[in-house]
Amino acid sequence: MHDLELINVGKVYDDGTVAVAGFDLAVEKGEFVAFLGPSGCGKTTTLRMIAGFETITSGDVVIKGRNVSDLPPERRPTSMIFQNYALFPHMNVFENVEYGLKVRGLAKAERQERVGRILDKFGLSAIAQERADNLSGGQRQRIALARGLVVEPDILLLDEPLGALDANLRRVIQDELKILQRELGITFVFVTHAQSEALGLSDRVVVMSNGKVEQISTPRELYTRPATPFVAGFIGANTIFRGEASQGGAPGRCRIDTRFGPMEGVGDAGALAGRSAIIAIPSDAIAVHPAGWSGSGINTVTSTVLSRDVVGHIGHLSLALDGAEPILVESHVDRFAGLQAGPGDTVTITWEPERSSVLAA
Ligand SMILES: Nc1ncnc2c1ncn2[C@@H]1O[C@H](COP(=O)(O)OP(=O)(O)OP(=O)(O)O)[C@@H](O)[C@H]1O
Repeated sequence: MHDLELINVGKVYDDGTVAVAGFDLAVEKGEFVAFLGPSGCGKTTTLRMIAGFETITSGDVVIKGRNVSDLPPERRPTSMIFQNYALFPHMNVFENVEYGLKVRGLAKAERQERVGRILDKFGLSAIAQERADNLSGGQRQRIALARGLVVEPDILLLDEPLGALDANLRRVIQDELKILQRELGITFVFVTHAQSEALGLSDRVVVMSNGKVEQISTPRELYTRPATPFVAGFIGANTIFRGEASQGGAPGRCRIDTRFGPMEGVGDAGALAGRSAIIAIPSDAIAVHPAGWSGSGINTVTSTVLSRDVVGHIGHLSLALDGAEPILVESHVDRFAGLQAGPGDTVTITWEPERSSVLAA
């Protein structure tokens, strides 16, 4: 049985805005899943529907095999951590953490025992009597987590929980979150528009755009096998060429005719042939050869170096193509160590067909 299932879930707000449509997802117990997408794509609405803060207009939310679509938030085995933490400023830390237990009607002795235990765990016991509005961002974040976890939810829902923290603290708390999640073994569903956070923290990522699921995959697969043009443009740094797909590539590959010549990548030629398509090539799959390079074959494009620089251990190469967007190649600096080319020089790029994907455009 899955911990969480969303079955064809949709949300149309009263003003007619279609915020989410046809959302299907099944989450295993103990999985860390991130919803990732640009602002307004429906991430928060979906999370709020799982929590019960927003009604759903179609489909079902099922938790541990039970349909909870019509239950209020306090009767669902979920807790939600809000973006701004939503702590009660006039209450002290203890009272803030105790709140969810009160709402659920637990007796005082049990409340005190549970709150005491979780404050200890989060290193908050010494400030239990302080008012929440006197505390730092990191402390407030920990209180919000303690408050969410004290009710012992099956699923913790986190809405951009690190958005208000500075970069260093963010990294520290990211690590803490991951360790905590492993230790507790509970399911985390996390909303973020920060790619590095989603890809670094989660077991699987749900990429959304315009209220729809584009792809549900492991972080690695999003990089190596984007399933849609949106994902190819949104995740990582893919170079994209447009053209028309055709039969004629090797088995399991799809050929695409572009204005820079024929190319081949992984794709279903039978389904795509004759249609507009793109080929997406992850930046680190591209090899750059100097002028005079004598190799040839499929997936070979000649271009001119626009610029070349190094940031830390990552080398960046920007290449101009006739009448097309520049290509950006990013890779470990060692990979370009032997390349003598500088701005204005001609280079040839190549890539293995297996490392690129042909997708319907
Ligand atoms: N209460 C509401 N009434 C009407 N439309 C709403 C309401 N809340 C959100 N929306 C709209 O629903 C769509 C999805 O919004 P949602 O907040 O879920 O997106 P999001 O991906 O979480 O964005 P962000 O990252 O900016 O929070 C947007 O078009 C938004 O304007």
